[in-house]
Amino acid sequence: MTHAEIALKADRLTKRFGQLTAVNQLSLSIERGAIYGFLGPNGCGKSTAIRLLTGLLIADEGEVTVLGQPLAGHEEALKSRIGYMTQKFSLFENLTVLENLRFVAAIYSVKGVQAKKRIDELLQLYGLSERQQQLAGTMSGGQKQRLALACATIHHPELLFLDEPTSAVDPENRRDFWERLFDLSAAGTTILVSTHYMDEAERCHGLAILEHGIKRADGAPRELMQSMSANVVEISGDSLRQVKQRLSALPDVISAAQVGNHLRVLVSKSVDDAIGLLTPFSDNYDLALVRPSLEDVFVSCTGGRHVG
Ligand SMILES: Nc1ncnc2c1ncn2[C@@H]1O[C@H](COP(=O)(O)OP(=O)(O)OP(=O)(O)O)[C@@H](O)[C@H]1O
Repeated sequence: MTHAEIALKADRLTKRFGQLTAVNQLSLSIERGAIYGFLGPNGCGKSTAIRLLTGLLIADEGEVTVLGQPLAGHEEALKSRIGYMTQKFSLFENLTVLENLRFVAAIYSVKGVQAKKRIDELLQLYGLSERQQQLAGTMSGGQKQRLALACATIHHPELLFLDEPTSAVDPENRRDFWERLFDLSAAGTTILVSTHYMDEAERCHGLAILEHGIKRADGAPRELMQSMSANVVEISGDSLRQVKQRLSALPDVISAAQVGNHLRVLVSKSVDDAIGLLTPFSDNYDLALVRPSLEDVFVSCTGGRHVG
């Protein structure tokens, strides 16, 4: 069996800002060509972790290996092999589409005929050929996002970092964007993407759930769902708000949240019979054990602290 090539590795990476530890002993390993996600709420350290992994920020502790080379001391050399799309659109709004692409090409020393060829290719690939002369600032969210991706990949990076790339686009454009990410992944590009959307995280090959800078779980979304430390019980009936209050007070209930006409209750796996535990507090209701979702995994990893 051949070992998969590791494109990005971090070992106990730590970054402090004064009293705050924004990234705390983060270790991870991402195979070449994989799409790996950072899932977590605002402020959990996703952007800081990405900055550490790109070499834009220096870690207080820990090591990063990028494309087989230690990052420390090789930041400049590795720059040409890495692409980075920041949280806000990394575009000049008062430049045209073409000017934005030419500018980024120049930064990455893609020159002359090669630059023209690459820009034409990207304009075509991302459906922007008709808009080359349009000011970037006047385009829709989805178009801006496609241009930002074109800019981030102009130099054919082997490793691409995307920090919450779809926070400003609608579901249809998000879907289209992810299809493009899978095209890049199929061509061998390794992608690290941060998100706070569950559906987006579920598309990743691998995933780290972050909270307060700490990695709470790591694995393929399906594995995480299978190995979750809680059972999920769905309760249906009337007056669910009162039931929710009663159940939330039980020590073995990690969380209870209403989803439409159901209450979704996470019960610690240390309880053998989750339905038996809940039944006395939810008389005349229908209770059923259901399959966990990624959101359930997230809630169980973070102790239900991020849901109302
Ligand atoms: N340069 C800095 N100086 C001080 N504190 C910082 C700095 N950068 C980030 N932080 C703090 O570190 C924590 C993690 O921030 P970070 O931006 O990495 O989180 P995030 O998960 O990317 O959140 P968001 O999705 O809101 O950007 C936050 O509490 C933030 O205020």
